[in-house]
Amino acid sequence: MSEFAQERLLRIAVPNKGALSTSASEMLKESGYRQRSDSKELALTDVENEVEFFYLRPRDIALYVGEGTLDVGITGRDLLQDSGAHADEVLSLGFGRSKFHFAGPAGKYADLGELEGKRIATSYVGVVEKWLAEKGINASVTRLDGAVETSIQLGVADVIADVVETGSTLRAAGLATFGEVILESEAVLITRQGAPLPVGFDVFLRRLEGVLVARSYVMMDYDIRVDQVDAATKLTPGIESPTVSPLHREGWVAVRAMVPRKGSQRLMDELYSLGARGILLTDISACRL
Ligand SMILES: Nc1ncnc2c1ncn2[C@@H]1O[C@H](COP(=O)(O)OP(=O)(O)OP(=O)(O)O)[C@@H](O)[C@H]1O
Ligand SMILES: O=P(O)(O)OC[C@H]1O[C@H](OP(=O)(O)OP(=O)(O)O)[C@H](O)[C@@H]1O
Ligand SMILES: [Mg+2]
Repeated sequence: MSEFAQERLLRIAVPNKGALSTSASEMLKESGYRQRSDSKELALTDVENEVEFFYLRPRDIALYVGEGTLDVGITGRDLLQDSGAHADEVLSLGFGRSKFHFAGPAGKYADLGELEGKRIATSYVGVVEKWLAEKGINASVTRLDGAVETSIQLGVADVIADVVETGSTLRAAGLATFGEVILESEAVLITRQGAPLPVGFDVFLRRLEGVLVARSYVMMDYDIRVDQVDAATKLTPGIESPTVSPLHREGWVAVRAMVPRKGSQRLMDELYSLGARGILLTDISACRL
């Protein structure tokens, strides 16, 4: 590798463990990048694609990117906001979804106004203190590293604030959420605030966007009579415009368009009712729009 090429490697932070790690690596693999085969590897250089991956704690990733040590990172929106790092979200990645809630002993609290004067335990002190300040609520906040649910039982806190996905951890601890959702989170791509986008970032972004499109769209093909083609293509307008090709059979055309995966079965039913036949759905494995 030339010295010039080495300088141009895009440095990307990837969660090394926890709820985001596997999905992040899978998405990068689907985008055509090499990923580590051993979870003990700390970094990996993909020379062919001119990128270098650093496997870091998801909580630390926003700091590295905010400081400019690394160019790009994948982390959770909640972790980014909690860190106070100077990094911006550039793309939502659609995995690692969670909701951030206050919770207490089931049935004890109903309203977030009741937080006044309470002791709150959380791993997300930044998010909680910012929210309390915005609402003008005074409460004491204690930082715990994890297993915050147990802190109430142990008498360290009255209330917790934590990530809830299925809610099973809360239920097992006899706790329940109360009040509105404080923050909806998912994995996000982040870059340094106020800095020019790093060299090579456009290609990286386009690849990830391609995976998101390939995951959420399918390719639909069908044959239909010419007199119904306007009605049918209204149902399948595609991204730019559907491809309509002549068929050997007189009075019929073939139509091809990308359609959202969600609702695609119902769409097939509607097309069938319009007289479409030979309706096919195919997965898209990669895409650049
Ligand atoms: N069920 C879940 N549990 C925890 N975090 C989740 C869950 N689902 C999604 N997430 C997201 O994953 C990120 C937290 O990741 P992770 O679990 O690795 O952090 P952590 O709890 O601080 O680390 P660890 O549990 O390894 O000490 C957050 O963005 C969070 O919203
Ligand atoms: O709603 P659920 O599906 O039960 O998921 C939420 C739980 O998962 C996370 O804990 P994690 O497993 O990361 O352990 P930790 O508390 O030690 O971080 C989070 O802190 C909650 O405790
Ligand atoms: Mg955790």
